[in-house]
Amino acid sequence: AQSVWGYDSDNGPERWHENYPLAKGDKQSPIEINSKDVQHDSSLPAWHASYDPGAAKTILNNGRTCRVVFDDTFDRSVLRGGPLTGAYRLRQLHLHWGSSDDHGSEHVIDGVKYAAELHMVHWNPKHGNFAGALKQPDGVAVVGIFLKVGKTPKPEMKRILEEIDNIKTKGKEAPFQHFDPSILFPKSRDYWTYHGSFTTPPCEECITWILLREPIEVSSDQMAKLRSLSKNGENEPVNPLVDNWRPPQPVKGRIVRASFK
Ligand SMILES: O=C1NC(=O)[C@@H](c2ccccc2)S1
Ligand SMILES: [Zn+2]
Repeated sequence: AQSVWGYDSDNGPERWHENYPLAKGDKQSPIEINSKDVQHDSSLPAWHASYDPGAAKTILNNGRTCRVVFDDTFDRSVLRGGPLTGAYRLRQLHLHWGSSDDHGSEHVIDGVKYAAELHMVHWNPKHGNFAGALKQPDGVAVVGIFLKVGKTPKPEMKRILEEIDNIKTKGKEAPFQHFDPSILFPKSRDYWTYHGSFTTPPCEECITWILLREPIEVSSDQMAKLRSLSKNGENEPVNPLVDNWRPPQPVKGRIVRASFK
């Protein structure tokens, strides 16, 4: 049997379709966004996040990413507006990053690969639960924020990166409370939106993507911190958790809309 999916040569994105046929679908993510092909939609409303800091629960290393988990048992932290109908519940946030500062994001913007991409995953409670939402085209909404290495790192990222030392190896989890992830948003609310999929197996095509145009800044040291996470458990050899990104997939005629000119 093929090993569990991952990002290595024997179980990486080029082979996911062997166990997850949706990976070869027509609405896969991420994609490359070229500004010349984007349609400005002046009717696109602003999006709004109203998050309860008390909903934050834990931070964990699942061997594939660093993830912060929130209480999504009721409409406690929600995302509304933009291309969405109704309130979507914040379930978790996580990141994708590279082995060096010049790549790591999943979406690529006018040929630019950012050092990392942060995903805030929300689901539509009209579908009962997250598993049910995965089966619906309007089931999930992900806000993507690009991380760029620069000289004035955003202090709000520190909280997540300070916890890294407590979750170095796969399976490690630590309490992560009193955290409002909206502090991570950049100043501008400008965004691109399109319909796509999970960027990991099972690659369900249930995601309304809301990608923020303005990246947030992190330091090279902070990126090195993220790269100090291990894919393996504490009694196994260190296997640096890096390059956990899926490359851009075929756009297949999809329209990417921009909320800005
Ligand atoms: O945007 C995405 N990034 C990921 O890693 C995928 C995912 C996987 C599991 C849970 C939530 C989202 S979908
Ligand atoms: Zn993701």
